[in-house]
Amino acid sequence: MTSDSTPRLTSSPHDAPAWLALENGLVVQGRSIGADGEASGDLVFNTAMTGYQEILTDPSYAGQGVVLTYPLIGNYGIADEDMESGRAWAEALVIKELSSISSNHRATETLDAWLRRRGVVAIEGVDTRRITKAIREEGSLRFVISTTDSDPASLVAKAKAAVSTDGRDLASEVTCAESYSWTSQFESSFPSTTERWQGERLKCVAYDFGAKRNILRSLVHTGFDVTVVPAKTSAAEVLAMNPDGVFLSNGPGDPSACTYAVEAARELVGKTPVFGICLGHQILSLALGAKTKKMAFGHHGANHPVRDETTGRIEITSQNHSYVVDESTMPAEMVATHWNLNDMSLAGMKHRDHPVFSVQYHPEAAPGPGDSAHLFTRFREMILAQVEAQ
Ligand SMILES: NC(=O)CC[C@H](N)C(=O)O
Repeated sequence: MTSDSTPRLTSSPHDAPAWLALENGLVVQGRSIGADGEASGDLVFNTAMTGYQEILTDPSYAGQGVVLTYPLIGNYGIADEDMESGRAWAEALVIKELSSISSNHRATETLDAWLRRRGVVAIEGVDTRRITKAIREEGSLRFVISTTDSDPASLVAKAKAAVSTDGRDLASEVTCAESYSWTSQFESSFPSTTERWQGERLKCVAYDFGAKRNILRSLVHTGFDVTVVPAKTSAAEVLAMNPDGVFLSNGPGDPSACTYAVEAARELVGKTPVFGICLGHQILSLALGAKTKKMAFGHHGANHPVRDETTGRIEITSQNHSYVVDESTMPAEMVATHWNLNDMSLAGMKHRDHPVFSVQYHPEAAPGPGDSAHLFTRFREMILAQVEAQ
């Protein structure tokens, strides 16, 4: 609902054409709503109804363009506090319709102005259902979007030549240059589903493979003093910092290509409590001896049901991954703790003997529901239980 005092930002008219081509030969024309130029990579669809800014700024989308299945996008604009990193990481955006107005007291800019300022190539006015169906039926497809090339044969050739994320270590490209301490809690005016921790604080070293800010905020909110370290920091360096626990973040690209991180995780297990999210979960699983594989079209959305086998509870979760741990390759010391109820793929695991657990989805949400926010508390309690047992 808007009142006269609710600011309204208006998008500029979009008359310039843009073209989208997929490697399967589909070419569609729409209107450019972002930067001029060309962008390419793997195209994934995200089914979340809100959260376009968090999606575009999530470093896990490096190497991927995003089709949003929700048909009207941009209606609440862009707000500084909704950034999940310092910049846009998704290669491109594909939507059905850009809202001509942004109506939101928190907004500082319209989506299209922000896309242009951030250099993101984006297209509206295309049949996103048709594109999503193509990805669902044929699996992940490489794409190109161009504001300069209208020749179908040339566009399809560019889509076929696009670089997919397979075999690519992108975590080392998106990580921070140096370590730093992260101190902010939730900036958003929306309340958290968990209480802010008031007692004694624990020390957490967080590996940045492309960490989303809401994960770091969630750790601080749950009572951790957080030091973020670059992706290639060795386990020895991390252990020398004497943390109470280590966190492995989400991130882009193919987990099996992050060999340095798998090596570090292998050395950390058994020496310190470890919690991993998404890419962090995949890296931890690889370190324990399991294998990862590419999914047909992945999980990118904000309403995936997951069953937590340790509690029997079902949570609605936020997800964003194209690779998954192959449960048939899990060694005996890896215990499956969570399943995605849409396709019964592995959604979480713990170590049989050591204080180590991880989830394939996003308890920090942003976007998405807060059902799983308690997992940060589980990390805290796992550390304290281990201290007591010693
Ligand atoms: N959000 C993430 O951490 C994604 C992990 C990995 N890049 C994948 O696509 O599966």
